Amino acid sequence: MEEEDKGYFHEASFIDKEGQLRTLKVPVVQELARQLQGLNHLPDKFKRVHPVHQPLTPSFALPIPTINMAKLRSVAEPQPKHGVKDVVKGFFGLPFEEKKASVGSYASVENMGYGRNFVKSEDQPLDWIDRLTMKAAPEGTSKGLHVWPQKPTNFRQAIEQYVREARKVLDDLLEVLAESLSLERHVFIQQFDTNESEINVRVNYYRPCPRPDQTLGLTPHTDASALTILMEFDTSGGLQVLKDQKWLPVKWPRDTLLVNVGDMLEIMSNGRLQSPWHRVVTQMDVERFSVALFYNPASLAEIVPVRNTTMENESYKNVVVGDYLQHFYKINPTTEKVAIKFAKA
Ligand SMILES: O=C(O)CCC(=O)C(=O)O
Ligand SMILES: [Fe+2]
Repeated sequence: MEEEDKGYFHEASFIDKEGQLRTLKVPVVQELARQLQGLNHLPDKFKRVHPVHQPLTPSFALPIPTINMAKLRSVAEPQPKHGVKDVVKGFFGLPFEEKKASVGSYASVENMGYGRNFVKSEDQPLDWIDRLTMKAAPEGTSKGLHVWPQKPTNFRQAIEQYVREARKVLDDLLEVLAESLSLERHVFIQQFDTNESEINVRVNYYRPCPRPDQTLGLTPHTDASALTILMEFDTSGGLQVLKDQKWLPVKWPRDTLLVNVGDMLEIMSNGRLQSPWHRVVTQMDVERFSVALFYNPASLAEIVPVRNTTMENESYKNVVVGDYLQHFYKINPTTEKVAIKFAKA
C-alpha cells in the first residue's frame, strides 16, 4: 500500500471529459511529508514522466530589477509583512483536522479553499504543495466570506491589511508600467473599478521534498491575473521562469516583493507586456511559504487592449474578465502557454 492511502486527504471536485462531476482524493502534502521524513522515495502520484531537468542549485539566476516604492510614493507605508507571516504560519501549524474545520466549505466558490489545485484527472502528476486561496477584494464580498480561516483569529484582519497596502502598490505599478510603454498613464488602471476589482490571495506551502528531481512544487503556468505580487518569508528559491527554452531560477532580495505580469495585462497591453511561463521546484531541506496576491479587474468588466495606429498587428481582442477566468481554469493545467489564445484577435 502506498503511503498516501494511510493518510489525510484534500478533496478535489472537477468536471471530467464526459461532463461528469468527479471528486478525487488528493494527499495532504504537509502530512505526507511528515510520514516520509528520512526516506528518499516519493509516492508515484507525485512523479513526473520527465524528471525535472535542472541543476538543483543553478549557478545563474534571472536578474530582477528592484524598484524602491517609497521613492515612487510620497508617504512611508506600514509593513504588514510580519502580521501575514504570523497568521500564515499559525494556520499551517494547526493539526489537519483543525485546519479543515477552520476554513469551512468552499462548494460554491471555484478554485478557492484549502488544498485545491489544478486537479483534473486520476492520472495527472500531483504537485508537492498545499494551498489556501481566498477572495480578499471587493472587501466584505459575500462570495468568499465563508472561506476565510477562523483560526488564527486575526487571520483575515492581517491579510486584509496587507491587501489594502498592496493595492496601492499595484495601482502605482499599473500607472508606471503604462508610462514606461509610452502609453497614457491611465490606460490600465482605468479598467480597475475601485469597488469591484478583485484581489485573490493564495498561500503556497512547499514542504521539504524527498526527491526534488522527480516532482514539482507547482506545475508550469502563467497567472491569469493582470498583476501578481509575491511575498516570501524567510527562505527563497524554487521559483523558475522559462526563458529561451531554459528554466531560470528567480530569486528576489529579502524584504522585497516580486511582481509578475499575468495574462490579463498581456491582453490589455496588446502583447507589449508578456506573462511569463513559470513553475516551482521543490527543495530537499527547505520549507517554503509564498503568498501570491492576484489583481484582476471586476469579473463583469470587459478588458480592452491598447490600440496604437502605428502597430502592424493587433493581437488581442476585448474579453470579459469572468469569461477569461472560466476558460483559464477549465483548460489548465496545460503543457504550454495556450489559455491566452482565447483572447487572440
Ligand atoms: O511560490 C512561488 O514562488 C510562486 C507561486 C505562483 O506562481 C502562484 O501561486 O501562482
Ligand atoms: Fe504563478
